[in-house]
Amino acid sequence: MEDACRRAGVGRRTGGTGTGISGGYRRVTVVCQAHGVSDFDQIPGVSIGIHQGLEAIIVETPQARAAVSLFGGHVLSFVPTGAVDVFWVSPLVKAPPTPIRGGTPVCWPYFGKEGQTGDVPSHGYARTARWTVTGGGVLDGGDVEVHLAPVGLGHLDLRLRMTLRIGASLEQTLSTTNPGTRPVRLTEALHNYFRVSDATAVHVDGLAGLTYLDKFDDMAAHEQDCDWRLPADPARSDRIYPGAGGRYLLVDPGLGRRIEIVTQGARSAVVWNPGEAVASGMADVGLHWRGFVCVEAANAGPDVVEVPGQTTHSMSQTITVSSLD
Ligand SMILES: O=P(O)(O)OC[C@H]1O[C@H](O)[C@H](O)[C@@H](O)[C@@H]1O
Repeated sequence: MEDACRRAGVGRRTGGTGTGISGGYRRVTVVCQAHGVSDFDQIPGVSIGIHQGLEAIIVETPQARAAVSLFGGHVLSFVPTGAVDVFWVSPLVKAPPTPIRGGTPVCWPYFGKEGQTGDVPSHGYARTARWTVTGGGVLDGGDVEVHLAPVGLGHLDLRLRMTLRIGASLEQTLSTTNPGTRPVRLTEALHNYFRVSDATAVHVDGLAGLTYLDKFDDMAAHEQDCDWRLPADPARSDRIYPGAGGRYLLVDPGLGRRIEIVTQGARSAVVWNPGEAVASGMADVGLHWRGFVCVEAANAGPDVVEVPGQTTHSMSQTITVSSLD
């Protein structure tokens, strides 16, 4: 069974794909200033600190601790009490304005460069924007909610807000508002880098039976016959699963835990690990590629979202850790 699934993880090619993705974003220079500081320290349990060398707001609740960088509105860390960090941040992470390699990059208002022309940044503008805390507070039961928004993206025709709820679970919601009158199309992702014992020794439930588009095979469509596992040779994965079910379990026997990802408003899942050869060419991954698997909540590939004028579209994920014991 193990061998069958591992073989199936390589995938059966089922045909080509046409990904009619939104385009038309202009090249924009986003000025990445130092971290903006608002009055977030008025929220009980929220302070400023450092996580893995990166300036961050630190959120402490009775059930968890989290770190969020205001460069990118980027969750860096989520540690339920007594647990190992859910997220991986590269030991080779670069300073801003290089996008942070790890945690949860916010990919918005497009994923990758799908459909984009010209010299635009990979994964859009939000992950290299400066963000500010716009509100928040302590909820009944002690969870802390933090509201954030990017600064300096007013030239785009969509507006973004993010809500984080930190407690036993991490809830993260991206809300995209179209303030205009004409529909606007977007793709997006919460690009989670989950910390794992070894990317070659974990699996992801919740994807079997789906078709995926393989970026390592010119976006050809393949069938995912069994749970996702990193293929044996070459050991790498860059897959978009359109029309995915919205509940995925990253099972890690080495760390003795499963990470549950439940999504809403996210029609796609993406599973990425570059593997050894590609990682060797990435200055901020290198030899550390085994330490993470990205399981991403997304609207990507053909799952383009059209936001009518004067409406708001939301995409959210809830991440919960449990022991395999
Ligand atoms: O290097 P980045 O721009 O951060 O992108 C890292 C990765 O993100 C996603 O998972 C994409 O599917 C990959 O194709 C891409 O390589």
